Amino acid sequence: MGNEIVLSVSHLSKQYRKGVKAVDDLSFSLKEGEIFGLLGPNGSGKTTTILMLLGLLESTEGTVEVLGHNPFRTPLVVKRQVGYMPDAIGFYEYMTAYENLDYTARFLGLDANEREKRIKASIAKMRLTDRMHDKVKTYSHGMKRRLGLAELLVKEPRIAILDEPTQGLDPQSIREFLSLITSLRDSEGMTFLLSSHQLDEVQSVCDRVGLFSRGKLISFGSVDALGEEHFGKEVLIDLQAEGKDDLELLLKKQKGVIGVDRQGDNHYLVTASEDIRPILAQQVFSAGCNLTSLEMKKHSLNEIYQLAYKEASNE
Ligand SMILES: Nc1ncnc2c1ncn2[C@@H]1O[C@H](COP(=O)(O)OP(=O)(O)OP(=O)(O)O)[C@@H](O)[C@H]1O
Repeated sequence: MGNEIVLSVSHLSKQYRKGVKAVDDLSFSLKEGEIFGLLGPNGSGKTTTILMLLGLLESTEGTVEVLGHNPFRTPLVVKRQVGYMPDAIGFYEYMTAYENLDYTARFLGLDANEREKRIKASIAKMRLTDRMHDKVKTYSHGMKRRLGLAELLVKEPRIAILDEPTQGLDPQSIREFLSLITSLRDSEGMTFLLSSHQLDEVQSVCDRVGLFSRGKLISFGSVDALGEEHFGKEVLIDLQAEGKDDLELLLKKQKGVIGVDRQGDNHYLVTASEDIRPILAQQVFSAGCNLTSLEMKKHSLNEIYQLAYKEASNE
């Protein structure tokens, strides 16, 4: 992740005519080459925020700056460098994938050679080369999402904004899609903003996340930092060891152990003040037991969200 700020919003708000305050005093910024997750439940204001970032919707208050420009005042300058994949992607189903992308590429004013070069490269990056001359109606949902990303890549943007990109995908396709995003960030240095309500699925690729609730950002930072902010430095250690029935008592006596929950035969969940796995391993060996598993468990983003939401509601 670089240090250059490529996108920033300051005190951004949007009140729709019907009185709904969809976005309320939002401030954050993105660094070049980072993958940022704008995460929250349906209706929390993610799409409204994205539309303002793209200059497609005017804010009621606050400012947006994308690559040094105001997207509402100079939409074309911003549009040229920012790729957008909406949650409902529309392709011409009876045209091939290649024809669909060529149709889009013509709007960029590229000559035929450049169009062909960019389309083939984008399709290859999304691993669709062997299907590029098939009609889109024969594509699976996951392939259409990848084609959506290929369409965005034809533009060679510096920033990509993806609204609910993993919506409707099975777990395997989610993992594949997210790994494509990570590889694009690594190879092209692109900056990504992903919106999603699938917190735990998307968190794995995000450098930082913003947790959204009713138009407000209730927490912002890396997942590890948010875990620490809301749960403190406590860690959970999953330990499995065979050979002794009263291992629980022994573990409880260890310095740094806050609590031990027995999960089943030979299986314990240890809450500790810090990562004391080497000490626990030593203790298990000294007791003559056979250690079969020793893993640090992190608080999931869903758990973090629930706690952040409670804390924000109590404020
Ligand atoms: N054009 C509109 N006119 C009036 N209210 C709107 C409009 N668009 C969105 N809203 C309201 O603004 C709030 C935020 O909606 P938004 O679509 O931004 O949320 P979201 O987090 O993207 O949700 P989803 O994931 O369901 O799309 C909701 O209460 C919604 O009903």
